[in-house]
Amino acid sequence: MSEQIIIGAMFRALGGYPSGWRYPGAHNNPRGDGAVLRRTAKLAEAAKLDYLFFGDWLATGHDLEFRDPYLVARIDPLSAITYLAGVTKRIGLIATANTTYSDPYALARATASVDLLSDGRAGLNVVTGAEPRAAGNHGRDAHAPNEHRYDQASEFVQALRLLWDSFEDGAFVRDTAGGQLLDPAKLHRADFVGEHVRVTGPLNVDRPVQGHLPIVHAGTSLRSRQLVGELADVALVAVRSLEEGVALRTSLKTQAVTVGRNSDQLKVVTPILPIVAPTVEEAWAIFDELIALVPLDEGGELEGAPDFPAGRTVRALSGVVGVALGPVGFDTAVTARQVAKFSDVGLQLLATVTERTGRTVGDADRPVTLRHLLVTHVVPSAVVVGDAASVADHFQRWFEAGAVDGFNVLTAFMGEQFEAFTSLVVPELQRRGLFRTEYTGRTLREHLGLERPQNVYAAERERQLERELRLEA
Ligand SMILES: Cc1cc2nc3c(=O)[nH]c(=O)nc-3n(C[C@H](O)[C@H](O)[C@H](O)COP(=O)(O)O)c2cc1C
Repeated sequence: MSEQIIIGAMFRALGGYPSGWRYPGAHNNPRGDGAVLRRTAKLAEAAKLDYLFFGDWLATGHDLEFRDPYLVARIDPLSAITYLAGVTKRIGLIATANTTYSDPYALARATASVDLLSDGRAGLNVVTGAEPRAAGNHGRDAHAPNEHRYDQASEFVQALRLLWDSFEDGAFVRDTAGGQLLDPAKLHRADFVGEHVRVTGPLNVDRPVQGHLPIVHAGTSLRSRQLVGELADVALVAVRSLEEGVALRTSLKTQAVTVGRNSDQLKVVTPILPIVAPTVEEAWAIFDELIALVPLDEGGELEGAPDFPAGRTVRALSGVVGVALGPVGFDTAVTARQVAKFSDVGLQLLATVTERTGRTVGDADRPVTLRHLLVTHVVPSAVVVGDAASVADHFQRWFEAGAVDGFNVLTAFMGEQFEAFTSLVVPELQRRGLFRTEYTGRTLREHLGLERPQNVYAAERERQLERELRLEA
């Protein structure tokens, strides 16, 4: 296990909680994302976070407003990290690219360039895509099936690494007197020919500072997990419980070992959405407000919109908890009699509401209402609500149990909640000796405890030399 927790900030300008953009004073105008990006990057670097992380989604639509409003309009992730390479000095910068719809040569160029521009702080999260509309946006007839997408992703990452190795370290001899710039023996074509990916190379960008950018992979299927074991440096996984996290992290690391990798060179991180304030009660109040702002089907004109998600009704909730609840309003308190007949899913929902809000059935001051249950059901975020100590407890418990090597921290809304996380939770983790107080490394690989890979061609030449020496001996 890494000796300290990895902490990255998953940047979502309009907030990581679907109603975050509605919270009083929250950032809610995509036109101003640049300013929020700059401010967040400076705060994140001052807090000594490992990296800023930018997801990607290759389509938009009104339907996203209700589920993932931050996806409706956002700055392209590669543009964001290229820009931040000039605005920051130490923090890592990870962009997401979709291998189903990208070109390996173009992506190798762009990512090697950011790594050189940032002195080795770039990372690449590869996804295969969950958005069928991306196909139309890229001139395809349909979104490829899972198997095809992952076969392509595996070839894509192999081609990327060969392209990044085009120039060996030291390929540029820069002999000004003799007039030789380059040692041609240290410039290599990739000549990669796969079923889905073909590229000749060489790449016309020098080798990245990190050799290869750290490859992150976020996915959910079995093929996704195979890709992690085979090729990823960091796995970004969503799990529902600490126990599930321990099992998955163990399985992914075991998978890496079976393909001959050092399991310590595979890090596992999971998203978390802290809602934090100086006191637990203040954090509860923030979360109460966010819950109240999640649009449910209350019969207004908004709820009648064609893109309004189905299933945000009392009737739908009745189906989830297994008890007829209506027809009543969403702010009706749940009764003990109803709970006695709840399904397992209903009981799990209730336990989650109580854990996050301190509300209990029968408590007149802080009752559990149908709204709390339904919002918890329709918003599947890994929310943790509390003060610095209780949120840090969660980080520490998951880390020390071996469920994760770290977290991708989402922020409910920008920028107050990000400031709260960096000013309250980070110092508490530092006080506990669980997180760095200074950057000791210069590159993203060094922050994450990942070795710098040898150039594949230089390694092959060394092996060839050893074979020849053995023959001579
Ligand atoms: C925590 C997490 C974050 C993800 N972020 C993205 C993203 O930014 N863009 C994307 O296209 N897919 C993202 N994905 C991956 C999609 O969910 C994945 O492509 C989808 O599940 C389909 O892949 P699968 O066939 O492996 O399930 C993410 C997955 C997880 C678990």
